[in-house]
Amino acid sequence: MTTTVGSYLATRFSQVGIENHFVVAGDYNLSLLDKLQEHPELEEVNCCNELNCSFAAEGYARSKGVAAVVVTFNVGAFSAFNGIGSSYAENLPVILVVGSPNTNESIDHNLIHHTIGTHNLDYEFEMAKKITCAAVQIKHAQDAPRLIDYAIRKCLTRKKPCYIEIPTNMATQACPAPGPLEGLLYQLPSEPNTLSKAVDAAAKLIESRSKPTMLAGSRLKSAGAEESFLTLAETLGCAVAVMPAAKSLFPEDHPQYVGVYWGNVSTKKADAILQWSDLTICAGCVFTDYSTAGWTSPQPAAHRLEADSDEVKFSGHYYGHIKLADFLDALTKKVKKNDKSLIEYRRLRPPPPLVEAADPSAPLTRQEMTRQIQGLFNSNTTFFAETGDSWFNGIQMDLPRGAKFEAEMQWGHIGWSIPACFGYSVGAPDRQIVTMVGDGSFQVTVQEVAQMVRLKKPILIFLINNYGYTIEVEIHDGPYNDIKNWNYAALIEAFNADDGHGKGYQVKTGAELAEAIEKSKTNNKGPTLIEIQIHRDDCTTELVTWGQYVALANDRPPIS
Ligand SMILES: C/C(NCc1cnc(C)nc1N)=C(/S)[C@H](O)COP(=O)(O)OP(=O)(O)O
Ligand SMILES: [Mg+2]
Repeated sequence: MTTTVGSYLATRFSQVGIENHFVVAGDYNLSLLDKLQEHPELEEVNCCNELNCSFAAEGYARSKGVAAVVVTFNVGAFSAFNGIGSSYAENLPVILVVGSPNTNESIDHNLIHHTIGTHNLDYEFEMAKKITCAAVQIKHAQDAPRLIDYAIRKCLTRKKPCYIEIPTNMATQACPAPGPLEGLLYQLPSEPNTLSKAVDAAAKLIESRSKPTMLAGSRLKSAGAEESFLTLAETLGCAVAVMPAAKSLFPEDHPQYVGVYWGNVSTKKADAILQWSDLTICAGCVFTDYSTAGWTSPQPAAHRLEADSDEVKFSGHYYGHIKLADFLDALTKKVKKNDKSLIEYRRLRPPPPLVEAADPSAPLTRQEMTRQIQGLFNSNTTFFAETGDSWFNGIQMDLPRGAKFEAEMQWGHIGWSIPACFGYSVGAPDRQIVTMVGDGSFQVTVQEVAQMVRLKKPILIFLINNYGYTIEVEIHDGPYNDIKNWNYAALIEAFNADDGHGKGYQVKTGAELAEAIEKSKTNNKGPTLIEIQIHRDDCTTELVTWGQYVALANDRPPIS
């Protein structure tokens, strides 16, 4: 049985759950795009540029679990590398496929277009190896099955991006047909002896401590361990916090939920109870300068048990090759209830903030804006918070059970949210998507709002126009944080052209915002962009605090 290299790839895309692949055409990938088009269960989604294309795929992977982006050599791939870096940093399985020059070019010793103009055509492949978990070049059709399966298998196992380079004269070449999908999906299970030793030692440690707590990290999602974490938490009965990038991975209406642990910008006094605790079971947590607010949320190493995607470590112990869900499930069978930290938290818990509605005719403030947006959330909402004060606004929001929070806190590329929420909506057409993005970020990737118009995606975008890079202002101000103002709402008319249904509103008061939100509820044939104009310095207090500590961390003198 034979097929072609392009059809082999299309079959594997469909088999692993991809229904839409994100593309920007280029002469090196056109015959490959034709082969992908031929597959009855695959539909291409076009993006305005390869940066947005790779972010759209990253967003699709957040809703569908895996994604593919297809671009052309060098001029396409180099832009896409940014979204691939994000996929790596955010633990998302994105398959980057690049159409590359004809295999004869090197043999003929030709200089060709879309290169840096040398005879070496392998530098892109070398670069890709640094930001993916697997990179392959299909130079012979007979190798295609092995290489494609290898790259996709690694991508799905590690939840990291992979790179597949397919020369323009290779996509239509005959190759063996795909074997059973099981061969591609096969993954090594947890090593049983290591698992049982890790669980015994962990259970003993927990037993030896008087006031344990739990902390959910972003890798809970990529490890598929959210349910296991919830079951362990309910068995222990302790206080449970989440890291900022893990918001919504533990239900916020749960009686054990104590808020977002983000150093001295934590919410609901989560930091107090975790500092009070003598052992925190950290699951899927990534501690960085940003996620610890400039290293201001230290817990003594002896107070942390860290369980990650495939390893567990705590003072004096390390166990590898055990899957997070397996570890949490086995630990649940061993631990006894200990709710001391939850009882103590009920003494520390601050009263919920009372946010009064502002005078509807007064100039809009950040607080009135977030009060109105909070009222929109329901169990079907996915809320995207862009890098910027949107992070801090988002972290303060309360999410009903079922609502999801998406942020790109590890990579932190401004502009990510627009293509990412577009890609996410392609993968999850029934979710209500609300995106909060700053003016600086919006200027980076705004073109993808046009694709939301094209595909009639009813995404609601709150564009916070505070006339510059406010995060940077709070970290370290200077003229470089000022940006040119646009008439953002007017862009929608440009994107609509003669067949679009996008809506754009510019609001300056609470009444105008409320009216625009009401109108958005009836616009289900395209995006609604609400440009909110607030004072440049009207930001969260958390941003001011966080900015100072991050600036201190950045400014540490070189260690001599
Ligand atoms: C410039 C930069 N970060 C540096 C940066 C620069 N370039 C890329 C691609 N990513 C980055 N994070 C950041 S956070 C701006 O404050 C974002 O401005 P904006 O979107 O307007 O949000 P705020 O006003 O709330 O800060
Ligand atoms: Mg701004």
